[in-house]
Amino acid sequence: MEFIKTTLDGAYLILPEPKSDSRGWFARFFCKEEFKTIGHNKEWVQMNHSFTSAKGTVRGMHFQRQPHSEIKLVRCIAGKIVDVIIDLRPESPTFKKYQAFELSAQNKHIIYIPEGFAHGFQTLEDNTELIYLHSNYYNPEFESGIRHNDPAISINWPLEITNISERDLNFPDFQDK
Ligand SMILES: Cc1cn([C@H]2C[C@H](O)[C@@H](COP(=O)(O)OP(=O)(O)O[C@H]3O[C@@H](C)C(=O)[C@@H](O)[C@H]3O)O2)c(=O)[nH]c1=O
Repeated sequence: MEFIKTTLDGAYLILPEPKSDSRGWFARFFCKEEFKTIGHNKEWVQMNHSFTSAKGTVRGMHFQRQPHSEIKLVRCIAGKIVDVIIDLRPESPTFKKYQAFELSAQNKHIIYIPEGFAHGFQTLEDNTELIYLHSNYYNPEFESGIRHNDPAISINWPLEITNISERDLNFPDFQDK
């Protein structure tokens, strides 16, 4: 696997190295030993899978507050998305900056999202599926989010938004706290 630094310290774009033969291909999604090279030493405790039917849908921007913050490893396994991460670490030089990545079933790219980041995505194709590994359990009482159009972040979404949850639409304005 190739680990590529992003503009946000501690977040990585990971390129798997699929081995192809006449049947198809085989690729790693996670390897404890290889991930030591980026300092990852936490256990994954939950694996999630989501399906989004329509192109243009936005989910996000989500994070869990302390003490339930989590690392996420995200891969698109059907369709295509633009994946967005926001650095929410006040002490970071890239606080409130975001970076976007195209993830697709075809390119097999993986995003490693450290604690202290918000995460979301927009589907670029119908019938898109994502898989996630999480270093912490889902804890709805500690769930929080940044609105997709918060002026403090100004995310440039590539498509018109065709679907978004009520919860995601109604996150309050971001305040430095
Ligand atoms: C995230 C999650 C949701 N749920 C439930 C709550 C709700 O009834 C239903 C759908 O939840 P949501 O609306 O939060 O689903 P969704 O908007 O897809 O949430 C996901 O968004 C992306 C951007 C992420 O980064 C993920 O970590 C997760 O927050 O599933 C669980 O039971 N376990 C979980 O881990």
